[in-house]
Amino acid sequence: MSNDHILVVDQLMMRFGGIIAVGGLSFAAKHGEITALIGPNGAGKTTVFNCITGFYRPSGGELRLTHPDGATFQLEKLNDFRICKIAKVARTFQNIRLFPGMTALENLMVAQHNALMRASGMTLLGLFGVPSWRAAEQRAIDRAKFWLDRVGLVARADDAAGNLPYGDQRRLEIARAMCTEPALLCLDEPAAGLNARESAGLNELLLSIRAEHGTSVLLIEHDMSVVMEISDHVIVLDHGTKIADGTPRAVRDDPKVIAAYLGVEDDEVAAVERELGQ
Ligand SMILES: Nc1ncnc2c1ncn2[C@@H]1O[C@H](COP(=O)(O)OP(=O)(O)OP(=O)(O)O)[C@@H](O)[C@H]1O
Repeated sequence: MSNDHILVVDQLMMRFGGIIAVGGLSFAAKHGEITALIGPNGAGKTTVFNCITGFYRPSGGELRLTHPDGATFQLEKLNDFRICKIAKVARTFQNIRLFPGMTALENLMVAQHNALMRASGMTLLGLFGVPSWRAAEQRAIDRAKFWLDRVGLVARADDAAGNLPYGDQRRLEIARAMCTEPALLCLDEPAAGLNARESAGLNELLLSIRAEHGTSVLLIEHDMSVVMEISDHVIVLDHGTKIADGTPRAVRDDPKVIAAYLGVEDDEVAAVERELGQ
């Protein structure tokens, strides 16, 4: 695999007792692209995310992350805190995990805690007097304002996150992740529960994150209108293994993928492939 790749997953294995949730999965995601991880319920998508972001320690395999400047991180050897802070991987969750009692702005400021603590020199005195702290605090405020504006929530900045409409909370989660300036943004079903207008807005937001910030995105999504419209590359999982890997169009037309989604048996897939001459 070349330096074009931000993430190389090599023979990833995750077992829970006797259950093999991910069984020897290999794929690569390129810098500056939107890579989608799709598959039927229980295929292992969230487990892959949990391994990449350090929520689970993989049972085997390698997860190599390479920043655009060439710095490389073996994620399988790091804990979640270091994966977020040093490897610069940010994520959102299937179920929204904002701080509901904090305002939208406060949620974005909390996300920048690491950078602010670094600027304080990790001392109480630093918090009160050091110019680097004040400069970092201003940068954090500016970044929070930028992302509130970008997701259309400036007018709701002082509202409790938990009181925002569902679609706004989803966008606020993405803004919060972007405030950490991630090299890799992992989004777990960001379109879940959104209506068609909100889904279109999400597509526009993710495309602009890719175009304007060059952020690499790894996306788990069931909404095929989102996957087909914005992904550069799609990987399809079924029962913890990869069954297809290619452009959105190629995987959409792949009989194995159609069969996995429809729950068709392997011999029926072989019959369809014979018919299609594949
Ligand atoms: N902590 C765990 N303990 C035991 N089994 C687990 C655990 N996490 C996931 N699994 C199992 O691993 C398999 C893959 O689950 P996973 O949640 O990764 O699938 P998914 O593709 O994300 O599904 P969905 O689309 O429904 O979210 C499932 O059989 C699931 O029950």
